[in-house]
Amino acid sequence: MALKFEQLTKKYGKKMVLNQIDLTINVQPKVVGLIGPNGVGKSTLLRLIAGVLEPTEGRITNDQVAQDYAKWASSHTSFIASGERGLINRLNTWENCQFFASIKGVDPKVAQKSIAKLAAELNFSPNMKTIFQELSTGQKKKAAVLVGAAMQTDFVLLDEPSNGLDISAQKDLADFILALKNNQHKLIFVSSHDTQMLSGVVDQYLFIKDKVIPRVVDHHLEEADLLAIYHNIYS
Ligand SMILES: Nc1ncnc2c1ncn2[C@@H]1O[C@H](COP(=O)(O)OP(=O)(O)OP(=O)(O)O)[C@@H](O)[C@H]1O
Repeated sequence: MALKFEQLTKKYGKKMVLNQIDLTINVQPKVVGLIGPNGVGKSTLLRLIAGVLEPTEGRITNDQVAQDYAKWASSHTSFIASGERGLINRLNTWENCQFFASIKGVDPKVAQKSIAKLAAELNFSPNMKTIFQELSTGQKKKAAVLVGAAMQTDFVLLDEPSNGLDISAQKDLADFILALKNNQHKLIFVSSHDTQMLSGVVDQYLFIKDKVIPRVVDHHLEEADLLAIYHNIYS
């Protein structure tokens, strides 16, 4: 399957954020990183892919849907906002996973099995019964990724998943995201400023600048190479 942006344009009122982007992304297990300074449109692009926002002009398509992508995306993508805003504080991770899986229409028995498997694969089982608000910041980030995976969607969209983590927690989260790709075979989109985390997980980089994507890098980058490209594009 391929995900296609065709003349993809997003304005908020009169403010143009993304302008006539044409791009094809192969749908396979990989991590796609959305890169760029504050306000360049990374979250906006994630929200368009999640179907939470509709394009102002142009469209997103894939091999399964040419019309009404947003409707398709509502059941085939999971969007995890920065700061885990969407998760429910008074529920534990197990319950959060079940709740969000049910929203996506996953059969409760199937969800139960797959959540247990996911938690084990990601070494998170001991934390599954802890109330979300009592988890550490790093554990909350992992729980959020786990909830994204529990929804069993084609794409998992993570908006700034490592915001506020210390270096060892960043590395842990990166391993967690890699395990999700390798064990669950997911296409994962990550928007982030965290070059260390990005260089540890990303297979394809989309650099956003001046409302378009002027550069795509289709392979892993060491952090120093990522920083060099970043400065070259944005300085
Ligand atoms: N709902 C909205 N209404 C109006 N303007 C918006 C809205 N959401 C985002 N914007 C504006 O659109 C632009 C792109 O925002 P977006 O959040 O997509 O950028 P970003 O690259 O994710 O930024 P950051 O790295 O700071 O998270 C910004 O100028 C922002 O102020």
